[in-house]
Amino acid sequence: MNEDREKFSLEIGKACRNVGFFYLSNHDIPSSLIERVYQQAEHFFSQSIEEKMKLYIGSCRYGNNRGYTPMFEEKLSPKGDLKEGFDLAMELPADDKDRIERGAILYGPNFWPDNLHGFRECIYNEFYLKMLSLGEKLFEAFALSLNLPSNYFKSMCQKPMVTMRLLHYPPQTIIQDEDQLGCGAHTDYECFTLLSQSNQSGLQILNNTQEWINAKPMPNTFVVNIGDLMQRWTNDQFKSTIHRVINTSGTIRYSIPVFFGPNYFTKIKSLINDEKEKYEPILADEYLTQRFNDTYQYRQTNSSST
Ligand SMILES: O=C(O)CCC(=O)C(=O)O
Ligand SMILES: [Fe+2]
Repeated sequence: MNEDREKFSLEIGKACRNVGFFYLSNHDIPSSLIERVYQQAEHFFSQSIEEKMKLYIGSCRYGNNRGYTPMFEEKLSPKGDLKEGFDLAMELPADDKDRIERGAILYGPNFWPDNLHGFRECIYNEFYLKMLSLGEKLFEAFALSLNLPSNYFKSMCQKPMVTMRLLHYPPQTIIQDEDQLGCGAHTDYECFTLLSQSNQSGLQILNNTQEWINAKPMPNTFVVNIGDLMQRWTNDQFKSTIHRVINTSGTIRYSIPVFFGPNYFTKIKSLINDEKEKYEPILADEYLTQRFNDTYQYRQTNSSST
């Protein structure tokens, strides 16, 4: 990210319009910190299922999609994904004004384990907050690549809906069932995703001739991809590309995606002035809530949670 800003935004603009995926290097997240996040992920997932289920996402008292997702809970593969995860987002008080007075139910506190030493400090205070700053820089680059002022998204990202996940994929030696992959074919929901992959391959991207291309892990890089909300916001100029995960590495695979959305009540209306709008304007929270409801099993059995 140290290159000349304009050149950088031109390049990513091209990648977003053609592929929807690119690798980001020269960022300022130390590899030693990323290593420590992986160690915390390993501590978390190696606990017993009973311990992890104390943080079950479906029993999070705030109903804000935080906590532990067991194997097969997420249904990107029709029979449930072969992965487990831990979800967190911006730490806000339970009596956050937008949450209490305006129904911003996805805001609020996280669902932290209290038995893992240094987990919250490492995951949130160190890593998540640094990722927020990196995401802000990317929002600036996206703005420039859309011929908007670099600070265009700033006011819409003061309390952004940014979800981070720790993901654990057990090894899948052969594909026994196309309907049960590590992570079934999908597009991401938010504006963009910054993904750290551990050394294990597994992520595949569908190209425009319908072939699955391996997105090999590259040291000290993040994979960046456009999500559906940004595709919609750019009237389909930026591409939200289908991808999936099959962990045939033979060993456990961890990954850490961070999904960047704007403030809860941001109106998503085409940013492209000289084109007919392809979509009705929609509020970011309405869109994301619907997508969460469609994917998480607990949200289907308990449809009162938004
Ligand atoms: O684990 C990965 O490499 C990608 C995960 C992913 O695509 C997602 O969580 O949306
Ligand atoms: Fe994804």
